[in-house]
Amino acid sequence: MRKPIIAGNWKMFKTIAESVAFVNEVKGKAEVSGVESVLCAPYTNLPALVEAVKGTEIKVGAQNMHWEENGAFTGEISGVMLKDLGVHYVILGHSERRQYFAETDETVNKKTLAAFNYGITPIVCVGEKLEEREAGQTKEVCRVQTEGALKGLSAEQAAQTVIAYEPIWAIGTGKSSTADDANEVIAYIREVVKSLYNEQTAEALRIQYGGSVKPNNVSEYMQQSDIDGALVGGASLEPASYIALVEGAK
Ligand SMILES: O=C(CO)COP(=O)(O)O
Repeated sequence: MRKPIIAGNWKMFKTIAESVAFVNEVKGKAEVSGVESVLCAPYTNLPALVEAVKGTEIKVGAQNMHWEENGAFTGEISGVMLKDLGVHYVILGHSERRQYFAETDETVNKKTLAAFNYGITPIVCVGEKLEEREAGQTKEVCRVQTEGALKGLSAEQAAQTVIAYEPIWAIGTGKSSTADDANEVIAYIREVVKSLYNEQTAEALRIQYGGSVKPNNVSEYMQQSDIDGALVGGASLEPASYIALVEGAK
């Protein structure tokens, strides 16, 4: 049985004080038995967030990391630094990073491999652009990105990885994929994992849907056979909305 996982991707939003106030509001509420709840915040907020979630079931994630442990990489943050902070998750290969910061399948793969060196669980994002969807390339794009990200991972590591299927045209647009469409692509991604590893690994790995998930549509996704949670941007920023998302994942 795969444990559902709701992860808020705060992107470049919130100060330290706002992050702590958020946790104080959702404490005890965005904690639903059987659902994993993760807040992925800007680097600057991570120490305060880790402190704020102590004694709760809420976990903290970063939104990126470098693959090297240290070195001359001005402006970068490594896995050892995130581990040092007590961070449990890291989002890798988000489409905004692929688009604006030149992330490639190769760098996503290096980062995914590196995350396991520090006991950090990667949430690897895959998903097609609108023109790729219209050209009927959705599954092919997701296959290439999934294979690229998982290259060199052991079956055990792959089973622990979280994949987030985020069709780019659905991010921040209010145009979400239908639950049936999202489930079909996600079931296909699971088939890809099966063909790379085995059935057991594919059945263990969790795959989220992301793209305009809101409190009023989250349960539709969660009812699908292969969708194990959601990676949520805009609707994760308000405490009441975040609580509703976690409750909707039951
Ligand atoms: O990019 C996303 C999460 O990583 C999705 O963002 P929205 O939920 O705002 O569409």
